[in-house]
Amino acid sequence: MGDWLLIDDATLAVRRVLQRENLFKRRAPGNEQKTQLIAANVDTLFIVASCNKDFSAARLERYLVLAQEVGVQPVVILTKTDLTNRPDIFAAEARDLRPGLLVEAVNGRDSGSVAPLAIWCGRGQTVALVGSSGVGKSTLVNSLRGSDSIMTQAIRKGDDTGRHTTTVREMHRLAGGGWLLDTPGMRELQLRDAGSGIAEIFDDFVEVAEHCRFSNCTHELEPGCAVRTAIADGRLSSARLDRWCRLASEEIYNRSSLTERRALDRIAKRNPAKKK
Ligand SMILES: Nc1nc2c(ncn2[C@@H]2O[C@H](COP(=O)(O)OP(=O)(O)OP(=O)(O)O)[C@@H](O)[C@H]2O)c(=O)[nH]1
Ligand SMILES: [Zn+2]
Repeated sequence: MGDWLLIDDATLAVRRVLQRENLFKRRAPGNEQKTQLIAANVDTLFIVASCNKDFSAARLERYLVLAQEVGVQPVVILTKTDLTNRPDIFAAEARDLRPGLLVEAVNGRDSGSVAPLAIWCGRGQTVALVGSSGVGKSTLVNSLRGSDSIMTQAIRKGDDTGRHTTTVREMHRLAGGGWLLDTPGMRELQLRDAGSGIAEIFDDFVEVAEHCRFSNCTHELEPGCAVRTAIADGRLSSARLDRWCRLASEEIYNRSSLTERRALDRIAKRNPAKKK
């Protein structure tokens, strides 16, 4: 979904599929080897989160890694500003994740409030939405389209894992000429082959870690660990160190073969207290 086609004016035949600018893909469910293509040619990724207890900086950061990996401009959209007195606190926490990160706080149900998002939805622009269930993605789509054509919540039905998810897969044309892509596949995206995205999003850690005495330093107990020194000095945050280590070890796990994974699982079972 999302490919651009060159079409013959007269016959409407497809002449050519234009080269893809970028591509979201994931491991096909239940199949180790197969890759499933989700969306192509996305210009902007709306990372949607809500201003309530579901807000999680760690989750936002995962989506930032994904955007970096795919090469798409991320914009964090914080919804449900009407349910809090302090949307600025949520916005500040999101902005802290990355210098220059674009963050917009909106009441998704109010088309006036979401109007500023139209600048990313102009002619020929494709925006994809990601974010956990219930944060207000369908509501945003409706408000941006200026209609109520997608029923929020009413269209949910149990899938075979027993979880409730939106099951329509859609691409919405906007009045300004842009496209909004809201697909269940995008919503469940797992990070895959995300090594370079992680290194970019945590470039401050990568830089400091180069000064650790040991090149394979785990930044836990080793002497001469520059990362721990930077945390003690207040230059780096220990919460982000935890998140970096977790993403990095997930990446190693995802890349490993089935046999290697079984060995890693056995180690994890033996050391349940150790998160990494
Ligand atoms: N008060 C308030 N409620 C909102 C806002 N945005 C969404 N909601 C409500 O939150 C609930 C979930 O919204 P949805 O748009 O269905 O969420 P979703 O992200 O599409 O959820 P999934 O389809 O499960 O992925 C609905 O009851 C919406 O009316 C908002 O900005 N303010
Ligand atoms: Zn170290």
